[in-house]
Amino acid sequence: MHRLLHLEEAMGPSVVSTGHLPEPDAVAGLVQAAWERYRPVTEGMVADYIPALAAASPDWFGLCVAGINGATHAAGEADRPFSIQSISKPFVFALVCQALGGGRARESIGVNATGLAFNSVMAIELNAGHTMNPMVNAGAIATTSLVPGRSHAEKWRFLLDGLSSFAGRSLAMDEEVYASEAATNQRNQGIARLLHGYGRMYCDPDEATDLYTRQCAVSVTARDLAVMGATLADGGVNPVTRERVLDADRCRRVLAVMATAGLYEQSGDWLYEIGLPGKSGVAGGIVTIAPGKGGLGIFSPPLDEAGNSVRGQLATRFLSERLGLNLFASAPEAA
Ligand SMILES: NC(=O)CC[C@H](N)C(=O)O
Repeated sequence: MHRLLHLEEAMGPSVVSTGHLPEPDAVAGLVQAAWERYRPVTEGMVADYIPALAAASPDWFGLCVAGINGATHAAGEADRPFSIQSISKPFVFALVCQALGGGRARESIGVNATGLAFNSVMAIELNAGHTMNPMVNAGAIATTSLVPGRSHAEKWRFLLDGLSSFAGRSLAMDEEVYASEAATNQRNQGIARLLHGYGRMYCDPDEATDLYTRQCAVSVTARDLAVMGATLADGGVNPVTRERVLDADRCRRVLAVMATAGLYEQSGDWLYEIGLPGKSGVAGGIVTIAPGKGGLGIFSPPLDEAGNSVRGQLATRFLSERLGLNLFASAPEAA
């Protein structure tokens, strides 16, 4: 958890959750206020272990809230594209659950928190060769290895079409980010081969790593993330296109695994501060879901030591509190 979240304690009163988002003008005003409040933050480092990501400006900052009625409220650079990275994980897990059934996905992958870093090899060894959670690399690559299709091209089409359905528009892969990560992802190749050795890879390990690297290089904006999040907030129906992307009973399972490990080893702190399922990526995106209300997408490249966007965490907490989104907050009925 970024230390600024500990420092910035008193932010004014938290609003207690009601059944819906506040009025549109209030949401728009708070989105703008979050952007202004956290734009001056200079903490965090832009990721550089994927060489193409190092070119990002630390100043980029955009955010967007999408309601389950499809209305969006944005501030800053909400339409600047960046690679989705690990935020693809919950959505691909969702697509695989939809295709194969949640039971099969759970047996093959696992749904418990790892408590370990996103690229941990130890997590595999500590769990008798079993992956723990689809939100960290081992479980995510195993999830991608379950994608249906007779060829690499068919599997890639399944992934790209599925992610596009969540966003409500045709997404494309950033070729530069893909090439850059494909040339430097020996660690993920190692994870896939280790899992293969344990009988926990469900297609060729190199093919799974390649598909996973491609899904991570899909280009999105903060506005896309908000709509993708709102689809999960809306029981699996995209609020803009009205397409059902995911069955409601699978949707709630996806949100559960996001809550357990969406911010890697900081997921407990995240839940404690923000009280909502969320998922971060190393390009600086974070998607957060307020079930029955909407989705929040943020983009700001500087990351803390766990690889989570610093401004993203601060702005999400601000909006969770001011919009009354925390799932654990309730006011006593009998006062
Ligand atoms: N945390 C992330 O966003 C990591 C995604 C990145 N593609 C990787 O596998 O290393």
